[in-house]
Amino acid sequence: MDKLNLRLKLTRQRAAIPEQKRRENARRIRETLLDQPWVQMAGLVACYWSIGDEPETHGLVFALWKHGATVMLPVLRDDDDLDWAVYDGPDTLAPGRFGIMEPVDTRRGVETIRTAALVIVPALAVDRTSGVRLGRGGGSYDRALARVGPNVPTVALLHDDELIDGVPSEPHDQPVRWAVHPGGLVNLSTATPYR
Ligand SMILES: Nc1nc2c(c(=O)[nH]1)N(C=O)[C@@H](CNc1ccc(C(=O)N[C@@H](CCC(=O)O)C(=O)O)cc1)CN2
Ligand SMILES: Nc1ncnc2c1ncn2[C@@H]1O[C@H](COP(=O)(O)OP(=O)(O)OP(=O)(O)O)[C@@H](O)[C@H]1O
Repeated sequence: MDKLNLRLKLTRQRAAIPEQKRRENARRIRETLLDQPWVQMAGLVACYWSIGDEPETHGLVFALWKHGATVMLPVLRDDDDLDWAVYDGPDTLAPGRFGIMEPVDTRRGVETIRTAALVIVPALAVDRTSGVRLGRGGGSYDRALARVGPNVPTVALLHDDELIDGVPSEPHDQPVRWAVHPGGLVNLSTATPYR
């Protein structure tokens, strides 16, 4: 299936998830991540502020911040590249492009993602073998992830049935090293199959 049709299918699948299941998914994903020593030890975390049907990250961002991590969130630039600004509590966000909440803090520049110890990204789906992720199609995260060093964990958050086979891959696609779904954490750099 091509990227466009796959996006359509996954978007519909997401829209059908009942509210209670969404809340449960967010809780499981948050707890799975917060249980990992490499998450607990990350001083600077790049995350995202979820919108719509995405796995919800508001509780995760708040928990990371409460535990003392510095959490950066993306600020979408006019050229669709991602700038970064620091989250400093629920009252420090304001709507940006597409109405996504962004920190009102100073923009730190597109290169700031290089300094993150942990990078958490949105995805519609991830290929269970290659780690290739399907995004919204703006190429924003392809650009951002290309700046992340080889030893930094990059993690995509997914609902059930979004770790799939056959995500179409193009040369610019940046694979992620981990996926977290309601069933747990999957290491994609060792290509451990999830069952
Ligand atoms: N939560 C979140 N933040 C993110 C992203 C994301 O995918 N999710 N991005 C990932 O790159 C960047 C923003 N890029 C985006 C590009 C398009 C749309 C989008 O859905 N546009 C719809 C209208 C919005 C809606 O769903 O209501 C549209 O164009 O029709 C959203 C974000 C940075 N921040
Ligand atoms: N490094 C880059 N610089 C400029 N444009 C890029 C870069 N990488 C990818 N793009 C462009 O972004 C567009 C979208 O790519 P693609 O469909 O793979 O998005 P995606 O990975 O699903 O989305 P996203 O990265 O925003 O989550 C493509 O047209 C591609 O040419």
